[in-house]
Amino acid sequence: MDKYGVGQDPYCYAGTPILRNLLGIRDDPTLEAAERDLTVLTAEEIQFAPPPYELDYLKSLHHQLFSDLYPWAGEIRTIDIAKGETRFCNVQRIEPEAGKLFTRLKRENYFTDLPRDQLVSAVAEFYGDLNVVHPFREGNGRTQRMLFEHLVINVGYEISWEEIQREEWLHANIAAYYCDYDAMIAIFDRCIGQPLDELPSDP
Ligand SMILES: Nc1ncnc2c1ncn2[C@@H]1O[C@H](COP(=O)(O)OP(=O)(O)OP(=O)(O)O)[C@@H](O)[C@H]1O
Repeated sequence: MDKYGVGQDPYCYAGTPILRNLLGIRDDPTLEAAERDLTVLTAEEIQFAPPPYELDYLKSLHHQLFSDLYPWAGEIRTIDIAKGETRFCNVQRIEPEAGKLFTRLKRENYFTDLPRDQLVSAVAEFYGDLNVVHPFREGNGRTQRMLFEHLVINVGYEISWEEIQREEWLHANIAAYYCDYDAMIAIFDRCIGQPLDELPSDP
């Protein structure tokens, strides 16, 4: 079994839970460290872009973040995956479900011009719902957080994940899977900062 509980995983080296990767790394701690280091570097190079925010945009972020490590970077996964009790979207439903969510986002004008409290709730709910789609074999969290940085900056606010602890993040994502968004709302209330036009400018 691999860490997703799906038996032999074609993304992994045979008989192991280690994802095949372009660096030929064969152990989990080294691969995790490489992922972390590479994505920190690539994230710095990714430029903010305005809407439209849609599945192709998410795929492009994933590709930019992970193409030095995984040959399938930017591609929708081809196997079903789960974490804990959470079963993410079936492969066949990824594109339709993501399409529904991004269509709703566009219809809501990418959350432009909402009062801050409504923005926080809308962003939190959208985050939880998109997490359930989990389009990629790995790297969904980092890619989705980057999309949400762009989404929030686009409507004129700062965003920072710095104070969010891993455990509370996990708890909020699991609760959102059961359509309880309170913990996610509390998190985004802390992550979303001041309107950018109210920040003091450099002296
Ligand atoms: N049991 C769960 N139920 C719902 N969502 C979960 C669960 N476990 C983890 N998650 C979500 O999945 C994300 C991790 O997905 P994945 O491993 O594909 O992304 P990552 O970028 O490698 O990880 P991370 O977000 O930890 O940096 C977490 O950020 C969290 O949002």
